[in-house]
Amino acid sequence: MKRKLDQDNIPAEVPAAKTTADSGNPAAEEATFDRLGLDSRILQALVKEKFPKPTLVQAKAIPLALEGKDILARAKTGSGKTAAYLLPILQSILKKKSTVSSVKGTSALILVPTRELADQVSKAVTAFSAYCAKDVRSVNLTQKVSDAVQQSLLADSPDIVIATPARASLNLNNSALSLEQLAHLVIDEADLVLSYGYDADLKNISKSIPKGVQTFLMSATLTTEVDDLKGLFCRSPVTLKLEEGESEGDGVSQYVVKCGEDEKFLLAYVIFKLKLIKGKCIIFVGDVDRCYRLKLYLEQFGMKSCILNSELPVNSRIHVVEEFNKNVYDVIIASDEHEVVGEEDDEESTSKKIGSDEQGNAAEGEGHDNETQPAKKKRKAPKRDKEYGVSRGIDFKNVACVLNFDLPTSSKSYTHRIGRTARAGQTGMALSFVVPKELYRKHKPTSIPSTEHDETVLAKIIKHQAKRGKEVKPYHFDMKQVDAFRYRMNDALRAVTGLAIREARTRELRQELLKSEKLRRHFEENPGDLYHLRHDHELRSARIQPHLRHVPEYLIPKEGRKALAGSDGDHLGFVSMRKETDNRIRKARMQNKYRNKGKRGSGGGRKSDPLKSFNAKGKK
Ligand SMILES: Nc1ncnc2c1ncn2[C@@H]1O[C@H](COP(=O)(O)OP(=O)(O)OP(=O)(O)O)[C@@H](O)[C@H]1O
Repeated sequence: MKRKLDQDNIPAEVPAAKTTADSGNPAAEEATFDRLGLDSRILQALVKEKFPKPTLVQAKAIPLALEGKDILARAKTGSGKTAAYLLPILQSILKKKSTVSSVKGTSALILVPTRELADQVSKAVTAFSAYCAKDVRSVNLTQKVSDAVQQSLLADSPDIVIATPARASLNLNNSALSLEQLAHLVIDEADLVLSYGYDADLKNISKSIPKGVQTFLMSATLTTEVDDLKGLFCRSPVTLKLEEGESEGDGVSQYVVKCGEDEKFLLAYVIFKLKLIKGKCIIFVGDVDRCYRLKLYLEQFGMKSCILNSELPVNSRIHVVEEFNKNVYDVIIASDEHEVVGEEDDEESTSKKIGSDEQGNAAEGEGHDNETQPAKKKRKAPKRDKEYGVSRGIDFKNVACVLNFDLPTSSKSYTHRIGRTARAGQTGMALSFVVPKELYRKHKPTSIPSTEHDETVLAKIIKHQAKRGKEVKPYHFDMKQVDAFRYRMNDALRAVTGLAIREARTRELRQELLKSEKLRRHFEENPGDLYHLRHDHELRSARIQPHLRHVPEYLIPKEGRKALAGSDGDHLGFVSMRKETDNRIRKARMQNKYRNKGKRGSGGGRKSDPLKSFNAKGKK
């Protein structure tokens, strides 16, 4: 279908300059929430949330939304699109309630592709309506409660309903959800929602939307999917196309490293063990097994990480994100299982789900497939949640680096993944491992369902980033320096057998299921016990090799940071391997240690090197 997301769709009364062309308008940039004419209770909540002024997309969208216009907004990831639609909706609900005495009925339906996102939007509604909670009631239909409980919540006519299209459609079909009073419809992550297989649900919902409902389509990329949704739900929306360079905090530095499959593990070891990344990091891998392989591998070196994948119970997933945002964990390994085939701004973009054969059953009986299809024969394969997704829309806070350990298979997925860093005006870095064509066939993990090799995908990524004025730069590790760590990598990888991965996966799933809602409630009441809820414990299914936990002195490249991180390492989020002061202290310690023994420097150090004195039985 031909894409048509341009100014020709803008209603006559809104001058074109107000949409795409005036994104740099200083007046808009100087906007304050006060000037937007929002209710004082909302303003109070914004102060509490420490939102000093509207972001660009908020400054643009809120006034138009308050005029009742349909909005199609494309703005970069992390630019504040949630408040851009929530604030005018809350304003409208409060206004209605102040004029009509007993308003009953659902005013706003917010559709999101994943449960994680539904939880996040639900929390945002609670935060923004903190000072008018009695006037604004909302329900998140993706929460794990029985159908009867859900129906009773809906029977109370909440003002705002947040759901995946599947949950909304199901509740419409069984008449639990009524949209008769609907005034606002939001499709968040509009560029992704179809890729989750919600086509039929969205068509079903569209039949129940009353005429004149205000629609918001919020998106980070422009695709034919957005166009399809526009055709289905909008009258003549105002299109806000806020380009990367025009929005504030234009800050992801993007780098690629060409390396073989084994070298990915080698570089990951060097980067994390030598603490070359300053701050929190999200590592994306292609599938669930890869999550465990990498976690077990890092564990070999005593490095902790958490896992996110579609097999884990939704509460555990949400909890991991919450704890990560509270800086409890530094590294998350996330499998990106809902990759979307097709590229940004690509007319041939299709909305297929990669690996969908493995994801036929939604976990926990809540996905739409389970509800509409007869129960299939029990399979041994673990159940996965169709409504899982962490590379899209999730507001991970203060992420310094996104590491694409496995490159995504489309430029669209790439945009969403790197959007987990540099959010809300911050800066961050994205580093992607790219396996060159000649090495790809040899090393490609069979579990990664990619039809294209990394370099083809990279070419598309570079092209699409260039369209936004962004450069994806090559990053050169000095492989000679890194090579010294290769035998340790091999040692560690040998211990991470297929069996160890399977065991770890089963055990993790069992443990996370145990930590489900009841336990979580308990821990909320007893925060002291929270330690037991940690998600970054060691899996310990691989053979333990104590010597790998320490990095012997002689392995540290002499040239320090420059050798590995390059001269501009600091601004990338890379830090020096040893601080200057550390070096001085260590040198002094070494000198003291060997002063009386007639030994000095690294020669003497070898004696205490745990690797050299390693006993096959391990430490007693
Ligand atoms: N006006 C503001 N001032 C300060 N922080 C803000 C403001 N608006 C939003 N934020 C913060 O910015 C972060 C990103 O916001 P949000 O999740 O709405 O972005 P988004 O554009 O929807 O991203 P994505 O496309 O990835 O879904 C959140 O942590 C949010 O609290």
